Amino acid sequence: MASCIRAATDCPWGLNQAQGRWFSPHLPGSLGIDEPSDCSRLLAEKESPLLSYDNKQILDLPLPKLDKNGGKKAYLFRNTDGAEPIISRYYDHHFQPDDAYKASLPDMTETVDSVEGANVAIQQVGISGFKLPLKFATPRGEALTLEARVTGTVSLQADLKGINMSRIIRTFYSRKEEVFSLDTLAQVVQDYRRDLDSLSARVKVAFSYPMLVSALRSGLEGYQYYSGSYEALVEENGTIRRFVELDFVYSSACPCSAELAEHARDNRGAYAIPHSQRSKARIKVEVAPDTSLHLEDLIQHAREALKTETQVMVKREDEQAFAELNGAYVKFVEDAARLVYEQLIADPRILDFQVACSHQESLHSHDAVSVIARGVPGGFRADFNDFSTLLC
Ligand SMILES: Nc1nc2c(ncn2[C@@H]2O[C@H](COP(=O)(O)OP(=O)(O)OP(=O)(O)O)[C@@H](O)[C@H]2O)c(=O)[nH]1
Repeated sequence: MASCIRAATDCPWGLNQAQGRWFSPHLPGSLGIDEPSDCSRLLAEKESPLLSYDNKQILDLPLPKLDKNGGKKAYLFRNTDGAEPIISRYYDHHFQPDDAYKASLPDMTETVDSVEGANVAIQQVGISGFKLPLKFATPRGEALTLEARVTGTVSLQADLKGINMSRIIRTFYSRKEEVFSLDTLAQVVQDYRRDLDSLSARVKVAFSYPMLVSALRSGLEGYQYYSGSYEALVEENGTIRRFVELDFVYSSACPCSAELAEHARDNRGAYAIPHSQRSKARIKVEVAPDTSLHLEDLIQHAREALKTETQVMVKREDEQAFAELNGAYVKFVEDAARLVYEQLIADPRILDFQVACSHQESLHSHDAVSVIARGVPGGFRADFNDFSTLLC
């Protein structure tokens, strides 16, 4: 091995001419690095406590001579005096860890007495918001590739520092080629429990689901996108629960305002426009065991209940139709909640539900809101208060 152009006592790096790569005795097992443009950079590396295995030798090394700035150190960059950084930085593009090397890596999940804070169990820990394209099943047996936003969590017992977090995403990816439905998620949570050795697990996949919808009278068609999610969890006793959630956007015309407008016209000949506004219902349901429910089923319930979904394609005949439709189906926010309730309660596939509605009033600078739950013991409660997420 040829030595560096500097004196061998200064520089431990040597060039292996056969391989054309530089090696250091301080980095045994390394595959070496490309030829450096500046040998002094490697000298600094020798002094680095981050890179060297030989701490004693590091302590014996003199610090770079700094005189112009009072001996102030620069750790990562050459300073104004031209002194080399204390720590050298380089990325070895050729290094490939073998199995023995990987086995030697520290693993926080194997540590003891490392828990910070109260040594108690954690109900949910995991990853939120990782994205990937997934194929979603449609009720017509097609597969629709959509952007999926995934949150996966598991429980963690006391005494354990942390979960094997990367397994949340890796386990999910093992099913990435499957056509997803709610039942796929029921399998994912069981995978999580097995792969992360946890007592309980849950996963939620949020997506935006397109459906071609027809205009009211012109016959034009356009895509309506529905924000929705599928969610599954497995409890400690092995019970699996499955949920579907939908955000449904509709128009709400105020019945009180409609009455007052007619009164003005009738009594004083005054033309008046009742207020109406874009509104959103967030419908979350728990699906009964051994049944299946698609997001399209919830969309159908919402359309049936509320009638006045916002439109995609609108020509004048459609706009007139929409005005008539809103006149036919005026609704308070209380009406909206009860109308959806009426639909959901009649579907035997739906075990439990919660509905939160927000009418973003054009009469007020604030919103009218309502929340209703079926009232199943131990099930959903009407404790929704995240109304700002209902803005549309
Ligand atoms: N538990 C935990 N891990 C975190 C957190 N933030 C980042 N991670 C990283 O997630 C990685 C752990 O994933 P693991 O699944 O244990 O990775 P691994 O040990 O290489 O792989 P396997 O043992 O095969 O699962 C580590 O690099 C952690 O630093 C955190 O807040 N908690």
